[in-house]
Amino acid sequence: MKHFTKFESKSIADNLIEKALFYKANPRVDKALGEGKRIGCIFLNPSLRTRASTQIAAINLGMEPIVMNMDKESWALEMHEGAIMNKGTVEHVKDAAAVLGSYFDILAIRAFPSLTNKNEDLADFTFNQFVKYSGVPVISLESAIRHPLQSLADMVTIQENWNEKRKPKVVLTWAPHIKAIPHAVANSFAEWSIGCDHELTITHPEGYDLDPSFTIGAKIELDQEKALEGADFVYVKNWSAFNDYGKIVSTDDSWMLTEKHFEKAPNGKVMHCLPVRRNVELSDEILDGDRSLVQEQAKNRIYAAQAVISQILG
Ligand SMILES: NCCC[C@H](NC(=O)CCC(=O)O)C(=O)O
Ligand SMILES: NC(=O)OP(=O)(O)O
Repeated sequence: MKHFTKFESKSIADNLIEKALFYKANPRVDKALGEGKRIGCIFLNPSLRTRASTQIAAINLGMEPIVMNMDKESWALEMHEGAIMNKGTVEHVKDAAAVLGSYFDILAIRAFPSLTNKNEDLADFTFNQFVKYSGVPVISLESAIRHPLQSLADMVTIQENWNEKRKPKVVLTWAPHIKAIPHAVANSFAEWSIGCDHELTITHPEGYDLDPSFTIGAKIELDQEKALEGADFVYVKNWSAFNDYGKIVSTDDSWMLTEKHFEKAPNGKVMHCLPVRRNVELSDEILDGDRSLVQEQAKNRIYAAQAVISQILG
């Protein structure tokens, strides 16, 4: 594996899930693997979990992580080819990424979408500038359109909480929010859940269809109550509109998941990548109750990152 940016195949995913579970049981077993190697974690946007878990994963493998918050602590980067840099940007990504590539054995990048330039976001423009110019393996810490480390941790969490022979019934449900939010977590979750052969249903209000290239193989059900019937896992996430790109096209508070949504899914577990807006996306009773897997998901972020870094180190 050179870069880690998306779901590649079921066999690669199964192997990474197995590896993550192995590291969860034996976190320091490969502490010599990364000796003398450095990973640079570059954040163009805020983070709590990804920032901490990726560093812990690297340290567990004997690597030295260095974190840079490019949005605040570094020079403002120019992303566009041929730009005349006489305004706010100070350094071109082709220069900065090449320097970082010479400092680090692996780069890990967080680059959210603009939600205003659909074509650039769909091409994962900013993230791919680092891939193009750094010349080293790059791990996505959440790009404009995907969050694969989150999805890998989510697949690990589902596997740990599922011991029946049949496929789990997984529901990805839209939830209300106060801001326009990226599609990355929802896209990636759909991509990995379908790829890992779950029975996936996606439910959202009209106008919130995801990019269809991520949802082939999922059932789309606009009636949330119907979608939730018999759910084993309910993944809660807000996203902004994809067609009316980056817009909030409706806010229906009844989509906030509460205990009453589980009348026809008594054993349903609830997942969310965090950070979560309590009592907007999900009620306190759910987050603080027995259905919630959110802390397990967050914990598994360490071992997902460790599996990926280990795989890249070889
Ligand atoms: N990395 C996990 C989620 C990051 C981002 N959430 C946010 O921006 C939340 C912001 C807020 O609640 O104000 C998202 O959904 O893609
Ligand atoms: N789930 C997740 O990626 O969290 P952070 O944005 O805090 O890293």
